Amino acid sequence: MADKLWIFDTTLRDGEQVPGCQLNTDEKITVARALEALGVDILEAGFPISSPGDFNSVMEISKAVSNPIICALSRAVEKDIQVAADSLKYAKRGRIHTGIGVSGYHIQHKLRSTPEAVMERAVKAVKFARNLVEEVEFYAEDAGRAEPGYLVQMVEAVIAAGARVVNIPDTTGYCLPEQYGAIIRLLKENVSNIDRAIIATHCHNDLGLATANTLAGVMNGARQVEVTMNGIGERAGNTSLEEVVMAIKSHKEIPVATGIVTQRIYETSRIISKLMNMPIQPNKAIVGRNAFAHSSGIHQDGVLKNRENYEIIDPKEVGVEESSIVLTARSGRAALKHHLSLLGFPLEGSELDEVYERFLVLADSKRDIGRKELLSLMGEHMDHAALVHLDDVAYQGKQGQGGSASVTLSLGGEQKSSTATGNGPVDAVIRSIKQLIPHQVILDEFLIQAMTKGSDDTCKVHMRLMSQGKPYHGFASETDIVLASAKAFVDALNKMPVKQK
Ligand SMILES: CC(=O)SCCNC(=O)CCNC(=O)[C@H](O)C(C)(C)COP(=O)(O)OP(=O)(O)OC[C@H]1O[C@@H](n2cnc3c(N)ncnc32)[C@H](O)[C@@H]1OP(=O)(O)O
Ligand SMILES: CC(C)C(=O)C(=O)O
Repeated sequence: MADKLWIFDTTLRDGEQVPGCQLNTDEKITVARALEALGVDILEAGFPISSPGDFNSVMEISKAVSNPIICALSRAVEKDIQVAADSLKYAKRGRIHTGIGVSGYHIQHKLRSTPEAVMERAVKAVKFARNLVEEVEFYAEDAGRAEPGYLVQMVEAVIAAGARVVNIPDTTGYCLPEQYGAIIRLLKENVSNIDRAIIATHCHNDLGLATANTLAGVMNGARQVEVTMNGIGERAGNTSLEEVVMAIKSHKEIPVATGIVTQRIYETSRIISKLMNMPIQPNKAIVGRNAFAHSSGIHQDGVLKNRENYEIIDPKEVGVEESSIVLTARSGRAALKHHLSLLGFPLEGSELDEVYERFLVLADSKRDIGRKELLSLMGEHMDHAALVHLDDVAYQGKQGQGGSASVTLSLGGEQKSSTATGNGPVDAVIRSIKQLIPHQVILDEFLIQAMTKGSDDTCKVHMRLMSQGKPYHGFASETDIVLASAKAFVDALNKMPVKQK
């Protein structure tokens, strides 16, 4: 039977260290509840000594969630450890995570100490923590660059002092997978009391190797992995939860199993991205917008014949409704035929060839081909009346007073106008458009990116609208953010079947 792999989530601690990602207590509770529903085993809720707000968050999270172990971080400093213990007083099961730097760099240049004195501090800290809580985890900071013999002695000493989990961080993201795996193997083979503790991985992504290193650690005997949702964390980030969990699920030869409810991955990822104002790169493994999108002809043909030709994960397993076939100038007949048949045009043979030729000319001049473009390609079958056309947009906003907007759309062959107010001009424009649409659509994801850095820059807007449980993506680029937002919304509407608009 597979061993249990303990999933230690540090989104609310290491993840929250990212500039701009700081959350208030209510937001942290929302994230903690989402992580509990996802099935994480240990939830690192914060670093309580760092501020009164963080102390309060750890305490409130301890009250709000009951399934995961709640963990509080501290330095190897008695005051930190005492405050961490105090913050955990409402936790059903609390854990103190204390530790100290163990590499030559940290001992000499950060702590300005000696290996012997650092070992003494580590042991003292673990003993102090064990007097306050049952469960103590020790982190050997910068273990990835530590002298191996010293690391073995340190791990043995902290286990003897009462640590039940020993975390071996590659704090600087320096190790190669073979090197990190060898460190874990070294500890498993040389620490005399290792059976009394669980070894944990905590890898950073400075060389893009965090997931590979974590898996190497697991293959060599680690049974707890420290991860964050979407891989967020200090500098280049931490190991991403979704990558490790899905790698383990996809590779039965890794002899461990997790308790993660993988179907909740996508939703949890979105909740965290939204609350932390941290966009997910489109090509991010598992949770990126393009993780299940196929845009080139050979791949599209393969996926349409059998999804598994180009997908190793069923998108439903991570909570994504279905893969998407995106029409571009690199698409072939199979993808075009698929989209046309969804629109009610079952073309074959020379008829399909003829439309495909015209499609390629259009696709060379346009990055993304949607329903509107396909209908216009179909010429006499064109259903102009079914399309939404943005005829006019006017808006204004004043600091502290939100915004107002008027929008005129042509919809079903008829021109309609609407005005609305919102918390800013973009919100007001979207509200105006929604008032003109007979069916309910939910704006589920909204990303604005500037291409370079100037105030005269073109911005690119991506929106994901949900209608009857299905996602529709809209894109637009403009120098005017409000106009780009309106156009992206309309672009997504035009990708929906007629009855849903
Ligand atoms: C690898 C990680 O630790 S990841 C966690 C990183 N997260 C954070 O740092 C966020 C929370 N941190 C904080 O709020 C503050 O840094 C505090 C409250 C911990 C300390 O604040 P200050 O007392 O002002 O110290 P400051 O941050 O300037 O410097 C850190 C001090 O801790 C020491 N230190 C660093 N790590 C450890 C450790 N694990 N154990 C003991 N001492 C440590 C440093 O050597 C330095 O000591 P010095 O002032 O004697 O040189
Ligand atoms: C506190 C420890 C676990 C850490 O974040 C690191 O070493 O990167």
